[in-house]
Amino acid sequence: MGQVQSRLTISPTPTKLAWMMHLRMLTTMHGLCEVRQCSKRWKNLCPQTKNLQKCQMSSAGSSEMLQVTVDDKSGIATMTMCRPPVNSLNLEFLTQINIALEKLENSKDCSGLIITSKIPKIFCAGLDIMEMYQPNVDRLQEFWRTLQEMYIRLYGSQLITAAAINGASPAGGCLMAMSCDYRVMAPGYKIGLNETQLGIVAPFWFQDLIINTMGFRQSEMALQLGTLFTSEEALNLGMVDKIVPQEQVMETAIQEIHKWKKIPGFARQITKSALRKPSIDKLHSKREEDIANFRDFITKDSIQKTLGMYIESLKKKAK
Ligand SMILES: CCCCC/C=C\CCC/C=C/CC(=O)SCCNC(=O)CCNC(=O)[C@H](O)C(C)(C)COP(=O)(O)OP(=O)(O)OC[C@H]1O[C@@H](n2cnc3c(N)ncnc32)[C@H](O)[C@@H]1OP(=O)(O)O
Repeated sequence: MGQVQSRLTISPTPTKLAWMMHLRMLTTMHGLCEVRQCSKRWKNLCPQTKNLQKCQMSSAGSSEMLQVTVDDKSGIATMTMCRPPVNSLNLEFLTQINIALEKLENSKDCSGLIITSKIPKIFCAGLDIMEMYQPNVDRLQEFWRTLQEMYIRLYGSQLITAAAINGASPAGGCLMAMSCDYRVMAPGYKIGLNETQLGIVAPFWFQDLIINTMGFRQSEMALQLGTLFTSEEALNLGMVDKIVPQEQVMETAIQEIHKWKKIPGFARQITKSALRKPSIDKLHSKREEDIANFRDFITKDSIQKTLGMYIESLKKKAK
């Protein structure tokens, strides 16, 4: 019974059409022809392999930024981020993640998803700051739309989702982790929404997500102070659900998904959807306004100056 998963498939609605057009436009704008080819290759490959299905999606010039495997016995997919140096989320990387999420969501063989990182000590450094510094405005808007898409897909996923947080997870990395159903983290790393520390503002849907995860009072303090929590603090606040030694993070995520799989899928999915739909609907209804706010905010001279100084501080630290 636990294995019967009714999944909402993406039907050819105007939203899906818009998404396909969006992807097509991106491939044209940014030379992502390989993403398209690889997503085709994914479709062709998976039914042919026997046990472990492996899919590697790469964009022009950078191979294996995202590795997706589906264990065909358990139906658990693993999405492993590998975009050196710190898995920062740029437009192309986000697009690959969205394509993979769509494919997994539509795959009848997949019931669970684990997101993790191949880069030692880093889960995900959040948004690629270079996307926001001295930007091309069209690309900046596409970038934000693609991030919104990732959140909508991941937070709204019918799959059982777990973040295996095996490294630092600030800002957008924390967003990604909190969009999952379950978070297991290794000790000794930092996680949180630190936007204010950079002089920028976490938008309303980041705020809603952290409030949904750990309650209003702790979230308002965390958001205003831009606190990056240690793994242990995050556990105490309910931002993460479990801490285990680094080498057990993946196995723990797998075990947790097995536990969730014992619950009748349809009941679990309807419950998840009822709980998360209001936040997702809110973003849907304010999507264009949110993109315009982001664009207007980021392109302010004062914000550009602050971002420039932040980039310099990161570079100095790296030396
Ligand atoms: C009023 C209406 C408002 C409407 C909305 C408007 C608002 C905007 C909201 C925008 C939301 C943004 C969310 C984000 O995700 S912003 C990004 C935040 N991320 C961070 O602050 C992380 C910064 N990075 C770090 O803290 C560390 O790098 C680390 C991840 C902890 C890893 O540390 P370490 O291993 O020591 O590595 P280095 O620090 O030496 O970095 C190596 C290398 O990587 C570059 N880098 C790091 N982070 C990023 C990044 N996020 N983007 C791009 N590049 C990054 C770093 O500069 C080094 O590069 P070099 O080797 O070339 O110097």
